[in-house]
Amino acid sequence: MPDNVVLHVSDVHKNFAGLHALSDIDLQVAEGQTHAIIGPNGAGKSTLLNVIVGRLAPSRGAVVFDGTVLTGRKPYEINQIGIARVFQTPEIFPDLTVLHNVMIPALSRRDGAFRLNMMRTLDSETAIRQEAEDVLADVGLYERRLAHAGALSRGDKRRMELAMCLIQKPRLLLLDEPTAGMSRHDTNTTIELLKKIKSRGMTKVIIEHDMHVVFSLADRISVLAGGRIIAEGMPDEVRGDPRVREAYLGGAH
Ligand SMILES: Nc1ncnc2c1ncn2[C@@H]1O[C@H](COP(=O)(O)OP(=O)(O)OP(=O)(O)O)[C@@H](O)[C@H]1O
Repeated sequence: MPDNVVLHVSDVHKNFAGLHALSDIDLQVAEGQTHAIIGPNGAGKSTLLNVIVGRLAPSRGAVVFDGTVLTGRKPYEINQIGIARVFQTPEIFPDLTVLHNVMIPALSRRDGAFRLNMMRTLDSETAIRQEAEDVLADVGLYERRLAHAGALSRGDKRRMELAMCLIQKPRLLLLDEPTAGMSRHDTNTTIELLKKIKSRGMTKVIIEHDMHVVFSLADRISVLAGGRIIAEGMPDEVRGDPRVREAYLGGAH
């Protein structure tokens, strides 16, 4: 095990009414690394991410982040610890501007929770507005900052949601198929952006079906199939593993 492990998933199991969605999951993610979780549909990838962020309680096992046990904590508490997640389907306020959407998570983090009256004071929060503008410039959305979020293209919405995570300055960023539905051009822009974040030392766990994205970004890869980790290693090791080809790379994908 590397000595700078920051996320430790230990002996995690998750059953849904008799279905073993996750069994015997052990996963260590080193600080600053990008760890990809790949596997065929139904392998348990989203379930694992949901266990890490506290949306699902494991049937057995524990998740520890930098010495703090996450298991049993509420999603907002886990978020306060410094873990942010980019969802497969962005959760946004469509009637607010892009800028305001990005300011809200920063205010929620500062104040400890989301409050409706934040909406009234958004325009007086000049420091957070500046931070939001900087993050929007980072993700390439500065020019669109005053557009309504609901009017953005799918790819831009995903970029905005990434900005909503980055403004929280998380120590661990979890990405659930960050390039799903994007054109090849937008996918490549997102890869470059995620590389830039990596250079700032942020740890990332990424679920992704697009092998171009996985092999462009991952330092390590865990392969899930049937709720179990069937292989783990550096990208080249995983690429050459016959079990992986059989379970995944040579299959439907
Ligand atoms: N809330 C739930 N209740 C019952 N079964 C569930 C629930 N969530 C997931 N499952 C089942 O658990 C298994 C793993 O699902 P999961 O969504 O984690 O897979 P995945 O690897 O993320 O798949 P995909 O790539 O299609 O998103 C599947 O058989 C799924 O049907």
